[in-house]
Amino acid sequence: MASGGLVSSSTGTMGRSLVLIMLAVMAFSRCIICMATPVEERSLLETGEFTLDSVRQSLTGQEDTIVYRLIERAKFPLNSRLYDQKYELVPGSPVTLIQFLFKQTEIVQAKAGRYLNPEETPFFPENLPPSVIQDRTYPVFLHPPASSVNVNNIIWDVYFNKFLPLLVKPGDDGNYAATSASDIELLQALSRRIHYGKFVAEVKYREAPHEYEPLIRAKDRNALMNLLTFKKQEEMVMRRVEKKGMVFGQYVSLNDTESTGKYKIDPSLVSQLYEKWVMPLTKDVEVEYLLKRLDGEQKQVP
Ligand SMILES: O=C(O)C(=O)C[C@]1(C(=O)O)C=C[C@@H](O)C=C1
Repeated sequence: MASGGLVSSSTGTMGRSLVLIMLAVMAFSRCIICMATPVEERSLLETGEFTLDSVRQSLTGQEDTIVYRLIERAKFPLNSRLYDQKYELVPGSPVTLIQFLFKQTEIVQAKAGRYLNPEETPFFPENLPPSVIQDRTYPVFLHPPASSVNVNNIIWDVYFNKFLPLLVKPGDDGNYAATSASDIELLQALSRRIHYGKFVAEVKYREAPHEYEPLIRAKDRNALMNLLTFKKQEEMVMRRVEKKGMVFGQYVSLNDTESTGKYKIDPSLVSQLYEKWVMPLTKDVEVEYLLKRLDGEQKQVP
């Protein structure tokens, strides 16, 4: 009995230990998955949780991508021949090399379904080919008549004419393919972030339609801009992106005491980018979207 009791109690202990080990392994692997896919990196179209908090969380995750891509682009000098048509790098065509490469990239990515995703907005929307992937569908969250807002021509102009010369060193290293790939990825990340203004606007509208509707009907852009602006939120974003510029852009040394105090990109340039262009353009997208928010809807009879 005694030994039987001992056996059964040790079997029970072993069984419990086994269960505990299994639970620990499960928790650990979930933890690894959590680390691999941070919450804010998940597309809201997958989670379907559209709230002001969740949309802001997505914007926070997108900051990481933008800062990494800024660091990547800053590894190359300006390479201005890419952007100047006078060099005729695309023989027989009136476009710059970057326009040519960007358009070709969008054509390939359209075939893979990139622009079926409402979070993506093409820079060259004319005559894009259909997706070869037919069965990929996305939930409809945006108001269809308003979802086509596209400010990529402004993003393009600001990026090449105002921002890029501040980010990179002058000069030409002839690395045009790698430089243009870096420009394209950075511009796509900026465009995605700025056009997320559509999702922010939709959430804000759904939370307070009674506040937005009269201003939309009156086409009062200034009042809409005031209503959707949160200065404190903007200040927080600017401080956070500057910090990300420092943390992601530091030179890593195995010697802990060695700190150069230098960064791969100027962190204050990241907050400047957000203050002068990213947030104002996001708000312009929000206003443009809202102005179309009632299109195609029946006016409510009081
Ligand atoms: O978070 C919001 O409410 C937004 O509309 C986004 C955003 C931004 O671009 O980060 C834009 C406008 C607001 O004033 C604050 C922040």
